Amino acid sequence: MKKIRPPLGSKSNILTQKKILWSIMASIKFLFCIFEKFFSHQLHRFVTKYMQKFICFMSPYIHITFPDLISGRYLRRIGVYTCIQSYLSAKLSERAKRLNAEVVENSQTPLVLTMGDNEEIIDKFNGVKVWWVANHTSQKDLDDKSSLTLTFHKRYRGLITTSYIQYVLDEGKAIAMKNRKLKLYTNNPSDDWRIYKRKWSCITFDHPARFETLAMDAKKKEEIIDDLVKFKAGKEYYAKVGKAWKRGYLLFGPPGTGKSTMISAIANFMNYDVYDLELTTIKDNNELKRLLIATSSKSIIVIEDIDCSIELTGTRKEKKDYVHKGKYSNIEENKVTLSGLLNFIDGIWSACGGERIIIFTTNFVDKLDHALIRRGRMDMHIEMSYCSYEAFKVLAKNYWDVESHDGLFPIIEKLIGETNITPADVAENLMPKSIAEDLETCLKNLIQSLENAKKKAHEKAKENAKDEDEEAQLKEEEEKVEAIENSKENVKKNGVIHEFGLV
Ligand SMILES: Nc1ncnc2c1ncn2[C@@H]1O[C@H](COP(=O)(O)OP(=O)(O)OP(=O)(O)O)[C@@H](O)[C@H]1O
Ligand SMILES: [Mg+2]
Repeated sequence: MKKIRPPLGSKSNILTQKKILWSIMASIKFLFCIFEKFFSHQLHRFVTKYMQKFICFMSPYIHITFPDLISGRYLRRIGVYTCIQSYLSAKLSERAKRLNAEVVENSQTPLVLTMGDNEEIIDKFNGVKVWWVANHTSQKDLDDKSSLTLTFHKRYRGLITTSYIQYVLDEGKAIAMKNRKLKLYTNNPSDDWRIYKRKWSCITFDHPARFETLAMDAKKKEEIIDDLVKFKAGKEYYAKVGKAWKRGYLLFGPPGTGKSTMISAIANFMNYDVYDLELTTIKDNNELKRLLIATSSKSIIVIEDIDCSIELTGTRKEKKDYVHKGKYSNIEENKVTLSGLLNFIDGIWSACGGERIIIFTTNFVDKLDHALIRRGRMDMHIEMSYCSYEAFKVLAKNYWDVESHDGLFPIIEKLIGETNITPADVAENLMPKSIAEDLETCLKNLIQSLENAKKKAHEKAKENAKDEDEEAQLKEEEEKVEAIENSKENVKKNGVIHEFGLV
């Protein structure tokens, strides 16, 4: 009797196919177990090696693995792995189905989605298809290891290894930079470097200052913004003229005029980290170099109150009775010198990494050594001055969202032109001290402060004038006394000559 075969794709046929597949797999597994059990370790390694070689030879695909090197001590830098992860995360929302969710503290998007284990993403570059796979291995007694593998056809080796990978890194870095929160670094004393294994301590930099809220002359503000924009886009230009990609700003002016606020506004505008360098805790120029080398690119290095932080003569002095590890010794105090600081600003050290802004602030610009602030070192000198009417209007908009007040603004305009008041004082008056205080009360408080400041300035001027008068009078009297003394002396001398003449 003729055996009737079940039609292809019928239920019984699929069942038979499955059975065959299972038996083949079971046989392979069995053979592999025997191979592992009865053959020596060397032979096992030998076969695996040549199997892999054979697969590589037969396969037309190339695999590149990018391991996660940034865990632990590399965490603060945006590494290759993070860049690629950021690039892929941006593509994830449309393509991947298995994702890992991470709550990242220092990111503007607190929930960051990354590829799940063995998840594959297909990307296209100039019409060429590539595959990305996320790998994660956790070994006993060892750290977890993550990596990303890129697979592509060997025909496109040149295109992928040069253009595509660079494109992914650039895009990923831009995304990572945009998403991250800025950091504020402060230098640790060198005695702690070995203990904490870190030269800089950092916290999240979350200052709300923006150029829009900064009270200063609008034209000056525009100039600074233009300068920063030009600097940011100047990579090729700096390379062309053979100059390190850095720019120095000197902010000077009386206390409370917004120098520190300006630094925060620059950091937010440029999206740069801030390194607040405390020179007084640095022992010598060598330490200064090491600290600066440890700063990253796209950062602002700030030295506040430069006139107080460094001995601008550049000389070293002997310090006696210096307490060192409980003993008194007579050692040389190797403070940071002016020449050390100039060396850093000028090039070699600051050129490591590029894209850096250096900002010095001071209340007393005249005290600074000219060499320190000459153009080329401090490229732009920005004077932060007392509050003008224009600056007051910015503050009024910030604090009360008003642009005019018929009765009180004109009075303030007149008074502000006649006296010196810092933006910090104006801001303090504009800030309501209780919920009962309204705009009018704050403006009246400000008028009162302005009148007080005017009165004080007037009294001071009068006192100065009085002092000057008294001084002039005193000088006149001293001159008179001196003249009398001189004439007496002359008489005496002449008399003596006369006596000699007589002899
Ligand atoms: N130009 C300004 N625009 C907006 N706010 C300002 C300005 N100047 C001062 N302020 C306000 O005053 C406060 C103190 O200002 P800031 O610390 O920037 O002054 P500073 O010039 O750095 O003073 P110092 O020389 O004492 O360090 C700021 O927190 C800010 O609220
Ligand atoms: Mg300050």
